Amino acid sequence: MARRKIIAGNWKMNMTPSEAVELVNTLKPLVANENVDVVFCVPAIDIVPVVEAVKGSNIQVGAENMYFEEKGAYTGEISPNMLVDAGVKYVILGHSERREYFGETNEDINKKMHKAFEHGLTPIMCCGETLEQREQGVTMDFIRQQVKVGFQGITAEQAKEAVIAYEPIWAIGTGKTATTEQAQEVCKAIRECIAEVYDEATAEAIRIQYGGSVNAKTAPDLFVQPDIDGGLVGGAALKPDFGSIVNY
Ligand SMILES: O=C(CO)COP(=O)(O)O
Repeated sequence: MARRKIIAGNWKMNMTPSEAVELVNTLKPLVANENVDVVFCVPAIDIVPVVEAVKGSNIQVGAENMYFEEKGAYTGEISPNMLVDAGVKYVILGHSERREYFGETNEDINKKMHKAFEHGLTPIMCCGETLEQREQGVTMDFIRQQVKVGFQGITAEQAKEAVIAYEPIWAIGTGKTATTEQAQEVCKAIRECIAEVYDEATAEAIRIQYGGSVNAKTAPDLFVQPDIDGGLVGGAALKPDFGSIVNY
């Protein structure tokens, strides 16, 4: 069975609550494509108004992060249960910016993966190499480690529902999209890694996105690659361009 494409925006630390509602209202008619899953991953403070603003549309709401504890003395953190109660369906885990600026490790991300599934949230787990790693030829070693540790203890049934976003760090926010060949090559290798860890059926089911300077021009070629099941879009998700990307 063909995998359904999933095209998600990662708003990062952009949009105040009122700006967020305005943006949703602008994008809503532009992203009305029933043939793909459309997800807006928004800052925590925007979740409640965005869930309200997308009502009646095809847009689903995601968070950009969450903590792996249920509740308690973790000042500033957001629990899985809070996200679910607010109407969130997806959660980005282990974005390279969280790894780099907030010290998130593969082990932290694995704990979050377990919590996401426990609460019925679909994780979008990010992985990807630095330019230095690519030049040293260790891209796949690094990504395999991120995927293997990230999925430790996750069942095949759960993994089938997961989303992996391949985001080469050198392509994020740089305007330098990976070539379709580069993106396809790594997404294929990630699928092979899932087949090794689980089985062919799980590898066939799991959805793998590409992220890193996706725009209306680069999206069509990327999204038709056999192992690329959509995109995780940063900057272009904040503009009407996102409509063209969703309707690639
Ligand atoms: O990090 C990204 C999405 O998570 C990609 O960001 P850009 O699309 O702005 O490069």
